Amino acid sequence: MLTVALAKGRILEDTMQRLRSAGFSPPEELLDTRKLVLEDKKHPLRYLLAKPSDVPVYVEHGAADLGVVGKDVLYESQADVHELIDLQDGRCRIVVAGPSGLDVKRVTRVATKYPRYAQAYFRTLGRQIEIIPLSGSVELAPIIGLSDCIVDLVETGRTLKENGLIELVSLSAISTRLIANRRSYQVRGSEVDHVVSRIRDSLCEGSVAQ
Ligand SMILES: Nc1ncnc2c1ncn2[C@@H]1O[C@H](COP(=O)(O)OP(=O)(O)OP(=O)(O)O)[C@@H](O)[C@H]1O
Ligand SMILES: O=P(O)(O)OC[C@H]1O[C@H](OP(=O)(O)OP(=O)(O)O)[C@H](O)[C@@H]1O
Repeated sequence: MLTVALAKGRILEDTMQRLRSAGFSPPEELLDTRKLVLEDKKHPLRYLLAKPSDVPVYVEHGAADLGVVGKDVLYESQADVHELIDLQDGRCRIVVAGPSGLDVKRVTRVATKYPRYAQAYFRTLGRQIEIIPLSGSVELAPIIGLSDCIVDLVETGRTLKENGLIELVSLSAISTRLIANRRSYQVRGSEVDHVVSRIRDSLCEGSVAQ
């Protein structure tokens, strides 16, 4: 049996739909349960329900063979795992945002839960920045003067708009990824390939149908 770590929260429903389209049968219960380990109804798969930021940890350490998580979380984690497929769900983008008219070349303090993305971008400008680490409601920081700007996810743009901020630079497109433990990928290659090829096929069928 393969173990798959799924990220609880916002992307879980799309992930379940993706698994169903690929022919797997994750229990409906996943969306509304306090259980953390559930079995697929028809296939030799076991699902772990983890916090998004913990999914790469479970997979890197081999507690899960596979995982589904946003590219944002994966990049920040720097986990040593195989990134296998872009599942194309949970689409949004990571941006630098701040008050209109802010010159990003003069920024010194950046509030974010994405320090790695932030440092990488400001390094390209040759700027050394101070990261103000926050874990949510990041838009608050520039409004109250805690930071000059933020690096955060934007989907509809509503949160920025309602807080009087604008997108200044788009850094990267974000979507969910299927990842694999490096050892499982080698030792349990045929089981992993079976899951991967079913998902790949369903993604191709989906794009043909569109
Ligand atoms: N508009 C969005 N805002 C935030 N995340 C989004 C958005 N659209 C898609 N995502 C994806 O959903 C993931 C976040 O899910 P969710 O909001 O449930 O977790 P979280 O609140 O960041 O984590 P935790 O529950 O551990 O605090 C992101 O990692 C990203 O890949
Ligand atoms: O462009 P939008 O559609 O408005 O979405 C973007 C917002 O959604 C996320 O926050 P979330 O709802 O996860 O809450 P959080 O601030 O507590 O992380 C993200 O951090 C932005 O604040």
